[in-house]
Amino acid sequence: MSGTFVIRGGKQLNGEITPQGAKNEALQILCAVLLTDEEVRIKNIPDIHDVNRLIEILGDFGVKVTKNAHRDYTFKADEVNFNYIKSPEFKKDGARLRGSVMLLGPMLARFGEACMPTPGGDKIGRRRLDTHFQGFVELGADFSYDEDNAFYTLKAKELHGKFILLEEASVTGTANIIMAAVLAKGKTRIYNAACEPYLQQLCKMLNRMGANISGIGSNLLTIEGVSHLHGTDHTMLPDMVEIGSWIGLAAMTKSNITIKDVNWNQLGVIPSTFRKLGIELEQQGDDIIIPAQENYRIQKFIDGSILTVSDAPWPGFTPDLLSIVLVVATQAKGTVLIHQKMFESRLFFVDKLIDMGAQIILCDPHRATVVGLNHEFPLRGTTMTSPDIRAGNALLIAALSAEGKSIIHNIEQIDRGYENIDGRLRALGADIQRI
Ligand SMILES: CC(=O)N[C@H]1[C@@H](OP(=O)(O)OP(=O)(O)OC[C@H]2O[C@@H](n3ccc(=O)[nH]c3=O)[C@H](O)[C@@H]2O)O[C@H](CO)[C@@H](O)[C@@H]1O
Ligand SMILES: C=C(OP(=O)(O)O)C(=O)O
Repeated sequence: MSGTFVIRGGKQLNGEITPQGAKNEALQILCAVLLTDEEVRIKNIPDIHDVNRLIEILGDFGVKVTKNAHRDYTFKADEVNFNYIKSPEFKKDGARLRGSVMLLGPMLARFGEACMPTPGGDKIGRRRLDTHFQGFVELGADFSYDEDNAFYTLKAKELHGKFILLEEASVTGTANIIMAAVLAKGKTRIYNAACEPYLQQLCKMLNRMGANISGIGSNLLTIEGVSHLHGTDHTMLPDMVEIGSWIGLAAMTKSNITIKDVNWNQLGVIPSTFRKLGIELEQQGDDIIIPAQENYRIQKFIDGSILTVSDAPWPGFTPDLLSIVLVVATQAKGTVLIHQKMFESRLFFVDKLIDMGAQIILCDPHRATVVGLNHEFPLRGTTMTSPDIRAGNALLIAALSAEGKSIIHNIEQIDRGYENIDGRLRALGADIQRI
Protein backbone atom coordinates (compact mmCIF):
# COMPACT_ATOMS: atom_id res chain seq x y z
CA MET A 1 0.00 0.00 0.00
CA SER A 2 1.30 3.39 -0.90
CA GLY A 3 1.86 5.99 1.82
CA THR A 4 1.88 9.73 2.14
CA PHE A 5 4.46 12.37 3.01
CA VAL A 6 3.54 15.39 5.09
CA ILE A 7 6.06 18.19 4.59
CA ARG A 8 6.34 21.54 6.31
CA GLY A 9 8.44 23.53 3.90
CA GLY A 10 10.40 26.75 3.85
CA LYS A 11 13.20 25.49 6.11
CA GLN A 12 16.82 25.97 5.25
CA LEU A 13 18.68 22.65 5.27
CA ASN A 14 22.29 21.96 6.04
CA GLY A 15 24.71 19.07 6.05
CA GLU A 16 26.07 16.15 4.07
CA ILE A 17 24.28 13.56 2.00
CA THR A 18 25.73 10.47 0.36
CA PRO A 19 24.08 9.27 -2.84
CA GLN A 20 22.77 5.71 -2.96
CA GLY A 21 24.03 3.22 -5.53
CA ALA A 22 22.58 3.86 -8.97
CA LYS A 23 19.10 2.37 -9.48
CA ASN A 24 19.30 1.99 -13.23
CA GLU A 25 22.75 0.43 -13.04
CA ALA A 26 21.60 -2.00 -10.36
CA LEU A 27 18.75 -3.24 -12.55
CA GLN A 28 21.16 -4.13 -15.37
CA ILE A 29 23.82 -5.64 -13.15
CA LEU A 30 21.34 -7.83 -11.26
CA CYS A 31 20.01 -9.27 -14.52
CA ALA A 32 23.57 -10.10 -15.59
CA VAL A 33 24.04 -12.55 -12.70
CA LEU A 34 22.00 -15.01 -14.80
CA LEU A 35 24.86 -15.22 -17.30
CA THR A 36 27.05 -17.46 -15.14
CA ASP A 37 26.66 -20.45 -12.85
CA GLU A 38 29.36 -18.99 -10.57
CA GLU A 39 29.01 -16.56 -7.69
CA VAL A 40 28.64 -12.84 -8.42
CA ARG A 41 29.00 -10.49 -5.46
CA ILE A 42 27.46 -7.04 -5.83
CA LYS A 43 27.97 -4.13 -3.44
CA ASN A 44 26.34 -0.73 -3.00
CA ILE A 45 22.98 -2.10 -4.16
CA PRO A 46 20.36 0.56 -3.35
CA ASP A 47 17.72 -0.65 -0.91
CA ILE A 48 14.73 0.51 -2.97
CA HIS A 49 11.50 -1.12 -4.09
CA ASP A 50 12.35 -1.73 -7.76
CA VAL A 51 15.68 -3.31 -6.95
CA ASN A 52 14.31 -5.42 -4.11
CA ARG A 53 11.55 -6.70 -6.41
CA LEU A 54 14.12 -7.74 -8.99
CA ILE A 55 16.13 -9.56 -6.32
CA GLU A 56 12.92 -11.39 -5.31
CA ILE A 57 12.29 -12.36 -8.93
CA LEU A 58 15.84 -13.77 -9.16
CA GLY A 59 15.21 -15.77 -5.98
CA ASP A 60 11.91 -17.12 -7.34
CA PHE A 61 13.73 -18.04 -10.54
CA GLY A 62 15.96 -20.32 -8.45
CA VAL A 63 19.01 -18.06 -8.14
CA LYS A 64 20.69 -18.51 -4.74
CA VAL A 65 20.65 -15.10 -3.08
CA THR A 66 22.83 -14.44 -0.03
CA LYS A 67 22.67 -11.15 1.80
CA ASN A 68 26.20 -10.46 3.12
CA ALA A 69 25.40 -7.07 4.62
CA HIS A 70 23.14 -4.14 3.91
CA ARG A 71 23.37 -3.40 0.16
CA ASP A 72 25.80 -6.30 -0.36
CA TYR A 73 24.59 -9.57 -1.92
CA THR A 74 26.01 -12.66 -3.55
CA PHE A 75 24.09 -14.38 -6.35
CA LYS A 76 24.61 -17.86 -7.78
CA ALA A 77 22.56 -18.90 -10.79
CA ASP A 78 23.73 -22.53 -11.01
CA GLU A 79 20.20 -23.91 -11.06
CA VAL A 80 17.13 -22.14 -12.37
CA ASN A 81 13.46 -22.87 -12.21
CA PHE A 82 11.87 -22.36 -15.62
CA ASN A 83 8.43 -23.23 -14.22
CA TYR A 84 8.51 -19.88 -12.45
CA ILE A 85 8.94 -17.73 -15.54
CA LYS A 86 6.01 -19.51 -17.16
CA SER A 87 3.84 -19.10 -14.07
CA PRO A 88 1.10 -16.53 -13.37
CA GLU A 89 3.29 -15.20 -10.49
CA PHE A 90 6.02 -14.15 -12.92
CA LYS A 91 3.43 -12.46 -15.15
CA LYS A 92 2.50 -10.37 -12.13
CA ASP A 93 6.00 -9.85 -10.67
CA GLY A 94 7.73 -9.07 -13.97
CA ALA A 95 5.09 -6.49 -14.86
CA ARG A 96 5.79 -4.48 -11.72
CA LEU A 97 9.02 -2.85 -12.86
CA ARG A 98 10.76 -1.78 -16.04
CA GLY A 99 14.15 -3.28 -15.24
CA SER A 100 12.83 -6.86 -15.36
CA VAL A 101 12.88 -6.60 -19.16
CA MET A 102 16.66 -7.03 -18.99
CA LEU A 103 16.23 -10.62 -17.80
CA LEU A 104 15.43 -11.49 -21.42
CA GLY A 105 18.96 -11.15 -22.87
CA PRO A 106 20.70 -13.27 -20.22
CA MET A 107 17.94 -15.92 -20.22
CA LEU A 108 18.09 -16.25 -23.98
CA ALA A 109 21.90 -16.35 -24.10
CA ARG A 110 22.34 -18.91 -21.37
CA PHE A 111 19.21 -21.09 -21.61
CA GLY A 112 18.10 -20.62 -25.23
CA GLU A 113 14.67 -19.49 -24.15
CA ALA A 114 13.19 -16.41 -22.54
CA CYS A 115 9.77 -14.99 -21.78
CA MET A 116 8.44 -11.88 -20.18
CA PRO A 117 5.22 -10.00 -19.52
CA THR A 118 5.05 -6.37 -20.67
CA PRO A 119 7.29 -4.72 -18.09
CA GLY A 120 6.09 -2.02 -15.74
CA GLY A 121 7.86 1.19 -14.79
CA ASP A 122 6.77 4.76 -15.07
CA LYS A 123 3.73 5.70 -17.12
CA ILE A 124 5.51 8.54 -18.88
CA GLY A 125 4.35 7.97 -22.45
CA ARG A 126 4.89 5.20 -24.97
CA ARG A 127 7.83 3.01 -24.04
CA ARG A 128 8.38 0.68 -26.92
CA LEU A 129 10.53 -2.43 -26.82
CA ASP A 130 11.08 -2.85 -30.56
CA THR A 131 14.82 -2.19 -30.32
CA HIS A 132 15.22 -5.04 -27.83
CA PHE A 133 13.38 -7.62 -29.95
CA GLN A 134 14.86 -6.50 -33.27
CA GLY A 135 18.29 -7.02 -31.71
CA PHE A 136 17.46 -10.52 -30.46
CA VAL A 137 16.00 -11.48 -33.85
CA GLU A 138 19.14 -10.22 -35.61
CA LEU A 139 21.17 -12.50 -33.36
CA GLY A 140 19.04 -15.42 -34.54
CA ALA A 141 16.18 -15.69 -32.04
CA ASP A 142 12.57 -16.53 -32.90
CA PHE A 143 10.21 -14.02 -31.37
CA SER A 144 6.51 -14.26 -30.62
CA TYR A 145 4.09 -11.97 -28.85
CA ASP A 146 0.86 -13.14 -27.27
CA GLU A 147 -1.27 -10.02 -27.51
CA ASP A 148 -4.09 -11.34 -25.31
CA ASN A 149 -1.75 -11.92 -22.39
CA ALA A 150 0.79 -9.21 -23.27
CA PHE A 151 3.50 -11.88 -23.09
CA TYR A 152 6.73 -12.04 -25.10
CA THR A 153 8.58 -15.27 -25.90
CA LEU A 154 12.00 -15.77 -27.47
CA LYS A 155 13.73 -18.98 -28.49
CA ALA A 156 17.13 -19.68 -30.00
CA LYS A 157 19.15 -22.89 -30.18
CA GLU A 158 22.17 -20.74 -30.86
CA LEU A 159 22.80 -17.03 -31.18
CA HIS A 160 25.17 -15.76 -33.87
CA GLY A 161 26.99 -12.45 -33.74
CA LYS A 162 26.48 -9.87 -36.48
CA PHE A 163 26.44 -6.13 -37.18
CA ILE A 164 23.37 -4.55 -35.58
CA LEU A 165 22.39 -0.96 -36.23
CA LEU A 166 19.97 0.06 -33.49
CA GLU A 167 16.94 2.07 -34.51
CA GLU A 168 17.39 4.17 -31.36
CA ALA A 169 19.97 4.31 -28.59
CA SER A 170 17.76 2.54 -26.06
CA VAL A 171 19.37 2.12 -22.64
CA THR A 172 17.71 -1.12 -21.54
CA GLY A 173 17.63 -2.32 -25.17
CA THR A 174 21.40 -1.95 -25.52
CA ALA A 175 21.93 -3.74 -22.19
CA ASN A 176 19.73 -6.61 -23.32
CA ILE A 177 21.48 -7.05 -26.67
CA ILE A 178 24.94 -6.87 -25.05
CA MET A 179 23.97 -9.57 -22.56
CA ALA A 180 22.67 -11.79 -25.36
CA ALA A 181 25.73 -11.19 -27.55
CA VAL A 182 28.43 -11.97 -24.96
CA LEU A 183 27.60 -15.69 -25.19
CA ALA A 184 26.74 -15.71 -28.94
CA LYS A 185 28.98 -17.41 -31.49
CA GLY A 186 31.26 -14.98 -33.29
CA LYS A 187 31.50 -11.23 -33.39
CA THR A 188 28.65 -8.78 -32.74
CA ARG A 189 28.94 -5.10 -33.44
CA ILE A 190 26.28 -2.82 -32.00
CA TYR A 191 26.14 0.63 -33.59
CA ASN A 192 24.04 3.50 -32.19
CA ALA A 193 24.46 1.77 -28.85
CA ALA A 194 23.45 3.72 -25.74
CA CYS A 195 26.52 4.46 -23.62
CA GLU A 196 25.27 5.71 -20.22
CA PRO A 197 27.62 5.11 -17.27
CA TYR A 198 25.20 2.29 -16.35
CA LEU A 199 26.06 0.51 -19.59
CA GLN A 200 29.77 1.20 -19.20
CA GLN A 201 29.61 -0.40 -15.78
CA LEU A 202 27.74 -3.41 -17.17
CA CYS A 203 30.31 -3.91 -19.94
CA LYS A 204 33.22 -3.62 -17.50
CA MET A 205 31.64 -6.18 -15.21
CA LEU A 206 30.99 -8.56 -18.11
CA ASN A 207 34.63 -8.23 -19.20
CA ARG A 208 35.71 -9.14 -15.67
CA MET A 209 33.50 -12.21 -16.04
CA GLY A 210 35.43 -13.22 -19.16
CA ALA A 211 33.50 -11.41 -21.91
CA ASN A 212 35.32 -9.60 -24.67
CA ILE A 213 33.69 -6.22 -25.22
CA SER A 214 35.51 -3.24 -26.71
CA GLY A 215 34.39 0.29 -27.53
CA ILE A 216 33.00 0.76 -24.02
CA GLY A 217 31.68 4.30 -23.56
CA SER A 218 31.20 4.83 -27.31
CA ASN A 219 28.19 4.15 -29.53
CA LEU A 220 29.96 1.31 -31.36
CA LEU A 221 30.49 -1.78 -29.27
CA THR A 222 32.34 -4.84 -30.51
CA ILE A 223 31.65 -8.10 -28.72
CA GLU A 224 33.58 -11.29 -29.42
CA GLY A 225 31.37 -14.09 -28.14
CA VAL A 226 32.76 -16.51 -25.54
CA SER A 227 31.47 -19.93 -24.51
CA HIS A 228 30.99 -19.22 -20.84
CA LEU A 229 31.37 -16.53 -18.19
CA HIS A 230 32.60 -16.83 -14.64
CA GLY A 231 31.94 -15.09 -11.32
CA THR A 232 33.12 -11.63 -10.26
CA ASP A 233 32.64 -8.77 -7.78
CA HIS A 234 31.02 -5.50 -8.71
CA THR A 235 30.30 -2.20 -6.93
CA MET A 236 27.56 0.14 -8.11
CA LEU A 237 28.36 3.78 -8.97
CA PRO A 238 26.64 6.56 -7.01
CA ASP A 239 23.26 7.44 -8.50
CA MET A 240 23.70 10.47 -10.77
CA VAL A 241 19.98 11.18 -10.71
CA GLU A 242 20.11 11.48 -6.92
CA ILE A 243 23.16 13.73 -7.17
CA GLY A 244 21.37 16.09 -9.55
CA SER A 245 18.31 16.04 -7.30
CA TRP A 246 20.30 17.09 -4.23
CA ILE A 247 21.91 19.94 -6.19
CA GLY A 248 18.39 21.11 -7.03
CA LEU A 249 17.25 20.65 -3.44
CA ALA A 250 20.07 22.85 -2.14
CA ALA A 251 19.26 25.66 -4.59
CA MET A 252 15.50 25.56 -3.96
CA THR A 253 15.88 25.65 -0.17
CA LYS A 254 18.83 28.11 -0.14
CA SER A 255 20.83 25.49 1.72
CA ASN A 256 24.46 24.63 2.10
CA ILE A 257 24.70 20.94 1.21
CA THR A 258 27.69 18.70 0.57
CA ILE A 259 27.08 15.68 -1.65
CA LYS A 260 29.68 13.05 -0.81
CA ASP A 261 31.57 10.70 -3.12
CA VAL A 262 29.85 11.62 -6.37
CA ASN A 263 32.29 10.08 -8.87
CA TRP A 264 32.53 13.43 -10.67
CA ASN A 265 34.11 11.97 -13.81
CA GLN A 266 30.93 10.03 -14.56
CA LEU A 267 28.53 12.96 -14.18
CA GLY A 268 28.85 14.22 -17.76
CA VAL A 269 26.98 17.49 -18.36
CA ILE A 270 24.94 17.29 -15.14
CA PRO A 271 27.06 19.80 -13.13
CA SER A 272 27.36 22.26 -16.02
CA THR A 273 23.60 22.12 -16.68
CA PHE A 274 22.84 23.14 -13.09
CA ARG A 275 25.50 25.84 -13.36
CA LYS A 276 23.62 27.23 -16.40
CA LEU A 277 20.70 27.80 -14.05
CA GLY A 278 23.02 29.97 -12.00
CA ILE A 279 23.63 27.46 -9.21
CA GLU A 280 27.10 27.63 -7.72
CA LEU A 281 28.65 24.27 -7.09
CA GLU A 282 32.17 23.40 -6.26
CA GLN A 283 34.04 20.15 -6.75
CA GLN A 284 36.14 19.36 -3.69
CA GLY A 285 37.93 16.03 -3.99
CA ASP A 286 35.10 13.76 -5.04
CA ASP A 287 32.42 15.76 -3.22
CA ILE A 288 30.17 18.51 -4.52
CA ILE A 289 29.62 21.51 -2.27
CA ILE A 290 26.63 23.71 -2.95
CA PRO A 291 26.86 26.90 -0.86
CA ALA A 292 23.69 28.57 0.44
CA GLN A 293 22.59 30.99 -2.28
CA GLU A 294 19.98 33.74 -1.92
CA ASN A 295 19.44 33.87 -5.68
CA TYR A 296 20.54 32.15 -8.85
CA ARG A 297 20.27 33.61 -12.34
CA ILE A 298 19.59 31.54 -15.46
CA GLN A 299 22.17 32.10 -18.17
CA LYS A 300 21.26 32.98 -21.72
CA PHE A 301 22.76 31.51 -24.88
CA ILE A 302 25.70 33.46 -26.33
CA ASP A 303 23.41 35.23 -28.81
CA GLY A 304 21.22 36.45 -25.94
CA SER A 305 18.36 34.02 -26.62
CA ILE A 306 16.51 32.11 -23.89
CA LEU A 307 18.23 29.01 -22.52
CA THR A 308 16.80 25.62 -23.48
CA VAL A 309 17.50 22.52 -21.40
CA SER A 310 16.64 19.35 -23.27
CA ASP A 311 17.29 15.66 -22.80
CA ALA A 312 19.37 13.50 -25.14
CA PRO A 313 20.92 10.03 -25.08
CA TRP A 314 24.19 9.99 -23.14
CA PRO A 315 26.46 11.98 -23.10
CA GLY A 316 23.51 14.37 -23.43
CA PHE A 317 21.49 15.44 -20.42
CA THR A 318 19.55 12.56 -18.86
CA PRO A 319 15.74 12.80 -19.15
CA ASP A 320 15.54 11.54 -15.58
CA LEU A 321 16.72 14.93 -14.29
CA LEU A 322 14.60 17.26 -16.41
CA SER A 323 11.78 17.42 -13.86
CA ILE A 324 14.29 18.50 -11.23
CA VAL A 325 15.71 21.20 -13.52
CA LEU A 326 12.17 22.40 -14.16
CA VAL A 327 11.36 22.71 -10.46
CA VAL A 328 14.64 24.47 -9.71
CA ALA A 329 13.94 26.98 -12.49
CA THR A 330 10.68 28.03 -10.79
CA GLN A 331 12.73 29.96 -8.19
CA ALA A 332 15.57 31.12 -10.43
CA LYS A 333 15.92 34.60 -11.88
CA GLY A 334 15.17 34.42 -15.60
CA THR A 335 13.44 32.17 -18.09
CA VAL A 336 14.19 28.72 -19.45
CA LEU A 337 12.56 26.41 -21.95
CA ILE A 338 12.46 22.79 -20.79
CA HIS A 339 12.25 20.43 -23.75
CA GLN A 340 11.55 16.80 -22.87
CA LYS A 341 12.20 15.11 -26.20
CA MET A 342 12.05 11.45 -25.24
CA PHE A 343 8.87 10.94 -23.25
CA GLU A 344 5.38 12.19 -24.01
CA SER A 345 3.80 12.43 -20.57
CA ARG A 346 6.54 13.46 -18.23
CA LEU A 347 5.77 17.17 -18.00
CA PHE A 348 2.12 17.09 -16.95
CA PHE A 349 3.11 17.39 -13.30
CA VAL A 350 3.67 21.12 -13.90
CA ASP A 351 -0.04 21.60 -13.11
CA LYS A 352 0.82 20.94 -9.46
CA LEU A 353 3.63 23.48 -9.53
CA ILE A 354 1.30 26.05 -11.09
CA ASP A 355 -1.15 25.38 -8.22
CA MET A 356 1.73 26.14 -5.87
CA GLY A 357 2.28 29.52 -7.53
CA ALA A 358 4.99 28.70 -10.08
CA GLN A 359 4.99 30.61 -13.38
CA ILE A 360 5.01 27.94 -16.07
CA ILE A 361 3.47 27.70 -19.52
CA LEU A 362 3.07 24.14 -20.75
CA CYS A 363 3.53 24.77 -24.47
CA ASP A 364 2.76 21.16 -25.47
CA PRO A 365 3.38 17.72 -23.90
CA HIS A 366 7.11 18.03 -24.59
CA ARG A 367 7.88 21.67 -23.78
CA ALA A 368 7.38 23.97 -20.82
CA THR A 369 8.55 27.55 -20.37
CA VAL A 370 9.43 28.46 -16.81
CA VAL A 371 9.61 32.08 -15.68
CA GLY A 372 11.50 32.06 -12.40
CA LEU A 373 10.22 33.83 -9.28
CA ASN A 374 13.74 34.67 -8.08
CA HIS A 375 12.74 33.58 -4.53
CA GLU A 376 10.63 36.76 -4.27
CA PHE A 377 7.41 34.73 -3.95
CA PRO A 378 7.75 31.33 -2.29
CA LEU A 379 5.74 28.41 -3.62
CA ARG A 380 2.66 27.59 -1.48
CA GLY A 381 2.21 24.19 0.13
CA THR A 382 -0.55 22.02 -1.34
CA THR A 383 -1.87 18.46 -1.60
CA MET A 384 -0.64 16.43 -4.54
CA THR A 385 -0.11 12.90 -5.83
CA SER A 386 3.23 11.69 -7.11
CA PRO A 387 2.70 10.84 -10.80
CA ASP A 388 6.07 9.19 -11.50
CA ILE A 389 9.37 8.54 -9.77
CA ARG A 390 11.21 11.67 -10.91
CA ALA A 391 8.27 14.09 -10.91
CA GLY A 392 7.52 12.72 -7.43
CA ASN A 393 10.94 13.71 -6.17
CA ALA A 394 10.71 17.06 -7.97
CA LEU A 395 7.39 17.77 -6.21
CA LEU A 396 8.95 16.75 -2.92
CA ILE A 397 11.72 19.31 -3.47
CA ALA A 398 9.10 21.93 -4.39
CA ALA A 399 7.23 21.10 -1.16
CA LEU A 400 10.41 21.44 0.92
CA SER A 401 10.92 24.94 -0.47
CA ALA A 402 7.25 25.96 -0.22
CA GLU A 403 5.65 27.95 2.55
CA GLY A 404 3.31 25.91 4.72
CA LYS A 405 2.21 22.29 4.69
CA SER A 406 2.24 19.99 1.67
CA ILE A 407 0.88 16.48 1.40
CA ILE A 408 2.20 14.08 -1.23
CA HIS A 409 0.20 10.88 -1.82
CA ASN A 410 1.30 7.80 -3.76
CA ILE A 411 4.85 7.98 -2.43
CA GLU A 412 5.38 4.39 -3.54
CA GLN A 413 6.38 6.09 -6.82
CA ILE A 414 9.18 7.86 -4.96
CA ASP A 415 10.19 4.89 -2.82
CA ARG A 416 10.78 2.72 -5.86
CA GLY A 417 13.82 4.83 -6.67
CA TYR A 418 15.11 6.62 -3.56
CA GLU A 419 16.39 4.83 -0.47
CA ASN A 420 15.01 6.04 2.87
CA ILE A 421 14.48 9.45 1.34
CA ASP A 422 12.54 10.86 4.31
CA GLY A 423 15.16 9.72 6.84
CA ARG A 424 17.99 11.16 4.81
CA LEU A 425 16.17 14.48 4.29
CA ARG A 426 15.37 14.70 8.01
CA ALA A 427 19.11 14.32 8.68
CA LEU A 428 19.58 17.53 6.67
CA GLY A 429 16.98 19.27 8.81
CA ALA A 430 13.86 18.77 6.66
CA ASP A 431 10.45 18.54 8.29
CA ILE A 432 9.03 15.49 6.54
CA GLN A 433 6.87 12.73 8.01
CA ARG A 434 5.69 9.49 6.46
CA ILE A 435 2.13 8.54 7.38
C1 LIG B 1 15.31 1.05 -15.97
C2 LIG B 1 15.98 2.09 -16.76
O1 LIG B 1 17.17 2.06 -16.99
N1 LIG B 1 15.22 3.11 -17.16
C3 LIG B 1 15.78 4.22 -17.90
C4 LIG B 1 15.90 3.82 -19.35
O2 LIG B 1 14.60 3.45 -19.81
P1 LIG B 1 14.42 2.70 -21.20
O3 LIG B 1 15.60 1.87 -21.51
O4 LIG B 1 13.08 2.08 -21.13
O5 LIG B 1 14.39 3.91 -22.23
P2 LIG B 1 14.94 3.94 -23.72
O6 LIG B 1 16.36 4.34 -23.69
O7 LIG B 1 14.58 2.68 -24.41
O8 LIG B 1 14.09 5.12 -24.36
C5 LIG B 1 13.47 6.12 -23.65
C6 LIG B 1 12.55 6.89 -24.57
O9 LIG B 1 13.29 7.73 -25.37
C7 LIG B 1 13.04 7.50 -26.72
N2 LIG B 1 14.33 7.62 -27.40
C8 LIG B 1 15.39 6.87 -27.01
C9 LIG B 1 16.59 6.96 -27.67
C10 LIG B 1 16.69 7.87 -28.73
O10 LIG B 1 17.75 7.99 -29.35
N3 LIG B 1 15.63 8.64 -29.05
C11 LIG B 1 14.45 8.53 -28.40
O11 LIG B 1 13.50 9.22 -28.73
C12 LIG B 1 12.46 6.11 -26.78
O12 LIG B 1 11.60 5.97 -27.90
C13 LIG B 1 11.72 6.02 -25.49
O13 LIG B 1 10.43 6.55 -25.56
O14 LIG B 1 16.42 4.92 -20.11
C14 LIG B 1 15.57 6.08 -20.09
C15 LIG B 1 16.23 7.10 -21.02
O15 LIG B 1 17.46 7.53 -20.52
C16 LIG B 1 15.43 6.58 -18.65
O16 LIG B 1 14.50 7.64 -18.64
C17 LIG B 1 14.92 5.47 -17.74
O17 LIG B 1 15.01 5.88 -16.41
C1 LIG C 1 11.74 6.24 -15.70
C2 LIG C 1 12.47 5.69 -14.75
O1 LIG C 1 12.38 4.46 -14.27
P1 LIG C 1 11.78 3.17 -15.03
O2 LIG C 1 12.50 3.10 -16.34
O3 LIG C 1 12.12 2.06 -14.11
O4 LIG C 1 10.31 3.41 -15.17
C3 LIG C 1 13.52 6.46 -14.05
O5 LIG C 1 14.38 5.84 -13.42
O6 LIG C 1 13.48 7.71 -14.12
